[in-house]
Amino acid sequence: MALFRASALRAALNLRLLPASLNFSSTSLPLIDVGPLTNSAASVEEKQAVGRQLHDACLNVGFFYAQGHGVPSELTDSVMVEARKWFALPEEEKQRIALSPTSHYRGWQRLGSNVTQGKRDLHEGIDLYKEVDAGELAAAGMPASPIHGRNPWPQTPAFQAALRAYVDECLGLGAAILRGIALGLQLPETFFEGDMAGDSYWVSRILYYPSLPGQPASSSSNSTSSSSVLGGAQQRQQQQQQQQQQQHASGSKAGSLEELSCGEHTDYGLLTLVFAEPGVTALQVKSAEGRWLDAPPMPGAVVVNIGDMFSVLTNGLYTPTAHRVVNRSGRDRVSIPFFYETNFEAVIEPQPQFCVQRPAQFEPVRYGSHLESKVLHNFDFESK
Ligand SMILES: O=C(O)CCC(=O)C(=O)O
Ligand SMILES: [Fe+2]
Repeated sequence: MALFRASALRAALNLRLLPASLNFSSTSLPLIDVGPLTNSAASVEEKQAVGRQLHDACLNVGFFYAQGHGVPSELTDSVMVEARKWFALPEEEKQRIALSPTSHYRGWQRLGSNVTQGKRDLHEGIDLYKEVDAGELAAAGMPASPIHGRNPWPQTPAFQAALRAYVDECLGLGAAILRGIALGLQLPETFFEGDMAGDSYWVSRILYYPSLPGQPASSSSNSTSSSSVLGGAQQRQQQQQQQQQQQHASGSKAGSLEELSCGEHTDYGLLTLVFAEPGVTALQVKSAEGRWLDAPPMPGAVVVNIGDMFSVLTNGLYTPTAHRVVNRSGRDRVSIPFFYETNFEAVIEPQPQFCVQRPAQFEPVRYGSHLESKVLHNFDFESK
């Protein structure tokens, strides 16, 4: 979508290029200790220091690992253990919470019913959103939306309880990281509170990815990307070899894999927190040169990335980075991305401090309309 193709815009505007310390084309994702943001005893200076690291990461990469995040590993483990049990239930059971227009696009989506760029994604999942009482909303004179409603929570009590606790933890962490990003942008620390994102229209996805057919499991075979320790020529050679192997395995043209676990996309809102089971590398992040870099799960850290709304807010200074999921590990994988978004009714527009040297490059966008334009076209309900 042209509105969010901001990397070309960034280049055209000759915005600050990568500092040597954070050259995304040759290193892995930055690692940031966000502990001071959730610690009430931390000093302003400590928080500002984290803000500066967040600024570098958002400016240059759009992705980072956050450690010191404070979300208990027992909780994320139990959500993923319960998720595995739930996905193993018979289809009739899963069907009871199926996603459809009448469920307000919330609930279970079978394998292959999620579509990205016209292709079926090889995952099944459960989508949950902030719950909204349509009656209360109407009484308050607020507009209706096909997405508004209650969640069809998974039936299993232990799963449901873990998920509710997980959502609460992620809301706290997301708000804390946004305070740090605000500091890094030299905005008031509370910028993302109130009408902006004080009542986040969050999304929690519980995803199950079977391994894709074709490529056998090996340390680097599940990616067209390069290991961060390789030099450029070696990287290109390895990339070509991998493309040829994939072409052979899938019978497809180079660069156009028949099936992906989740196709290339950017996220819709503000901030995504990706907790995933250890041991399977599947998430890939697109570098400035168009290479796919692996973002393997890191013990004690969560992968964080910025979404479309940051482009608009910062007038193209921060741009969301394309990513995809390719699970060719030979093992299945569970991930539980949490999306900390703005308020549904928030109108997002370039902030004046980012429009001093260049006029606003984006029209104001009501977040809920952006979300609807995406979600209502994401599913193929005919898939079997
Ligand atoms: O499963 C993952 O690692 C990431 C999934 C993702 O990018 C998404 O749901 O937007
Ligand atoms: Fe994503």
